[in-house]
Amino acid sequence: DPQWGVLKCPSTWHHAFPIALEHHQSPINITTSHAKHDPHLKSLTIKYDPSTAQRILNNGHSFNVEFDDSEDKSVLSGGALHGTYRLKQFHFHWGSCDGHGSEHTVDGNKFEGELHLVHWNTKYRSMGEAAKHCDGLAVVGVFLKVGNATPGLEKVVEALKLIPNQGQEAPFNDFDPTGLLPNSLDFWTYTGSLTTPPLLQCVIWNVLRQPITLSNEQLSKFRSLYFNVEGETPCCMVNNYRPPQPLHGRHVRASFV
Ligand SMILES: NS(=O)(=O)c1ccc(C(=O)NCC(F)(F)F)cc1
Ligand SMILES: [Zn+2]
Repeated sequence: DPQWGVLKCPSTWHHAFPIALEHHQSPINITTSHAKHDPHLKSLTIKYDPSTAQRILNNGHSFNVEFDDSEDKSVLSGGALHGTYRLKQFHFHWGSCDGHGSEHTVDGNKFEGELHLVHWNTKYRSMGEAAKHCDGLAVVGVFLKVGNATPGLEKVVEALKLIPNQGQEAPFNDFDPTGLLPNSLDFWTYTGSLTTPPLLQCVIWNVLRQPITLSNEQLSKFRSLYFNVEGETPCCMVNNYRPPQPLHGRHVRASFV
């Protein structure tokens, strides 16, 4: 496929971002037999306030639903986390067709996509500041499988028609991301990085074991977005995922037996 800038090619990122070759990179393949249950892990505590939802934006590599993070209203705690993490945005990664699209894999298995709910540690002043520290961000990853539609996603999917091209945004209010979570909050946790440049090693990952399901219609609306700005040669926004990176001796812990 056309070389849509270096950003489209994860295998070239190390030229501009040497951290891509360091030892705490994400995503990873989760080998379930190696993920040890840690009885000391708490449950994840997730409290989202729908009034903090602000806007939806096509940023040219995914679309972000962004939140007002000026107060402790939509917050994550528990799991392997110390302190409180504020929801800043969520976004997705997905494939051009079924069978691939997720960033993390489980025993080598890929899912159709992956939701990332991005939170930052309130011991730091802001997301940008938090991204400079190894405990700065906490991302909850949720696998997407094709199947029945997730009703809680409908409002997001409908808003995509307003932001087909890079740089387009629309107001997005009164939305509860809890509707995007599976029934079980069982998770795997490990220390890693942002999966897109600048690839900062600042993320405590919490990957949920149970996927949510999207209908073919919902997935096809994701795949109807474009990487390019309006007027440029159209390039469908698909396969916006980084493949798994070497574990380099890191241990993945499971919250469940
Ligand atoms: N795909 S991911 O790992 O959830 C992911 C989450 C957040 C960011 C992000 O905010 N980059 C901007 C920053 F923080 F200033 F560097 C990038 C990737
Ligand atoms: Zn992501």
